Amino acid sequence: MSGQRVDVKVVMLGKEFVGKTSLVERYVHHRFLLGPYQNTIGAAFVAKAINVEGRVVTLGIWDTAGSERYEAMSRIYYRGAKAAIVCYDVTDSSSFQRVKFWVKELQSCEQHCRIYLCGTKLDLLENDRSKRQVDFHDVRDYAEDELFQNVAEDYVHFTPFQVMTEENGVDLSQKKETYFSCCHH
Ligand SMILES: Nc1nc2c(ncn2[C@@H]2O[C@H](COP(=O)(O)OP(=O)(O)OP(=O)(O)O)[C@@H](O)[C@H]2O)c(=O)[nH]1
Repeated sequence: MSGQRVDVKVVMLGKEFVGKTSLVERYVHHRFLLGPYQNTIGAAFVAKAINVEGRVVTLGIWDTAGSERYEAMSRIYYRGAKAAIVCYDVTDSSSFQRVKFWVKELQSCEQHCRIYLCGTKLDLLENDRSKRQVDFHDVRDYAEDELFQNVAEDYVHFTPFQVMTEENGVDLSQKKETYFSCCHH
């Protein structure tokens, strides 16, 4: 791993063969590697500095191996990640099932990690739309359900808010800050 300072740790997750490495290669090195498929072993790291509104932001991207054989290792790589790009292949429905697995896992172990869903291999549909196995609307519905689920879970986990809704009412003599703090969540 390079000694470069990283501002944002990003982890690539998803079933094997969905195209995680290809996506990173394309973004970082502007190339698409032809030739036989080589599965990632463990994980690969690459850093990329980009300019955002005049500010340099260095992304540290961990490209994990999708094979379930390396699942335990992937957990090491998503630890502390600010963003997870969870990929699925639009022509492989099982890869979308795997997305659900990773989303659940991230939600329970890395609550501050933003999750981005990414469908790959759209080019394969260009000549044959029947190859599509993952419907875009299903993905959107899933993402929206997760959003509302998060709202409900925040409600359950957020203690000050629970205090306000206790059946025995709210003690208004309590310090104001307790109630104000819920606005910062
Ligand atoms: N047609 C098409 N093929 C792709 C695309 N992206 C990746 N592939 C091919 O899909 C295969 C798997 O790609 P990888 O990028 O190695 O997949 P991966 O998700 O990193 O796989 P693991 O390392 O095993 O987790 C390779 O043969 C790629 O050439 C794409 O957008 N379109």
